Amino acid sequence: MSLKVLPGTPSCFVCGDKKENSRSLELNICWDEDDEHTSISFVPDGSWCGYEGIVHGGILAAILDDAMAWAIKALDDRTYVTAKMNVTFKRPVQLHGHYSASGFLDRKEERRAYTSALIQDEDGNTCVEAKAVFVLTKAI
Ligand SMILES: CCCCCCCCCC(=O)SCCNC(=O)CCNC(=O)[C@H](O)C(C)(C)COP(=O)(O)OP(=O)(O)OC[C@H]1O[C@@H](n2cnc3c(N)ncnc32)[C@H](O)[C@@H]1OP(=O)(O)O
Repeated sequence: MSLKVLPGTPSCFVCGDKKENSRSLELNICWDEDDEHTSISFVPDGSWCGYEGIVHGGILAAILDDAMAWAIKALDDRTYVTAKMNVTFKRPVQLHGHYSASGFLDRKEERRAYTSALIQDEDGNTCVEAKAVFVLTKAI
C-alpha cells in the first residue's frame, strides 16, 4: 500500500489548518495510490459529540464529504461540489475511538461524479456509509 498525504485546503472545516480556520478538525487526507481511494484516520475528542460520548452525525457526514471530494480531486483537478449525499449510520462512533474513513470515485457521467465512502472502526466494522453525487462546477 502506497499512501500519499494530500495538501488539504487551509480554510476547510475538515482538512484545513487552525491558523486559517480555528474550528478546523485539521485531519490529514491520504491517497492510496494502489487502490485509488482516500484514507482519513481520526480519533474523536469531546468537542465532536452530540449525545455524550457519541460523535455527532453531521461531523461524520462532513468527514465523508471530504473523503469523497478528495477521491475525485486526486484523479481530476477540476472543482466538483457535492450535489446530493445519502448517509447511513450503522453503529455509533465513540469518543476517543480509532477510526478510518475511505472515499472512492465510482464513476463519472457527463458533469456528474458518483462516489461512495465509509467509516470503519479499528476492528474493521463499518459504522457509517455514504453515497454521493458531485457536479463539476461551471466556474468558481
Ligand atoms: C477537494 C478539495 C476541497 C475539499 C474540501 C471541500 C469538500 C466539501 C465539498 C462540499 O461540501 S461543496 C459544498 C456543498 N455543495 C454545494 O454548495 C453545491 C450547491 N449546488 C450547486 O452549486 C448547484 O446546484 C450545482 C453546481 C450542484 C448544479 O447546478 P448547475 O446549474 O451547475 O448544474 P445543472 O443543473 O446544469 O446540472 C448539471 C448536471 O448535474 C446534475 N445534477 C445537478 N444537481 C444534482 C443533484 N442534486 N443530484 C444529482 N444530479 C444533479 C444534473 O442532472 C446535470 O447532469 P447532466 O450534466 O448529466 O445533464
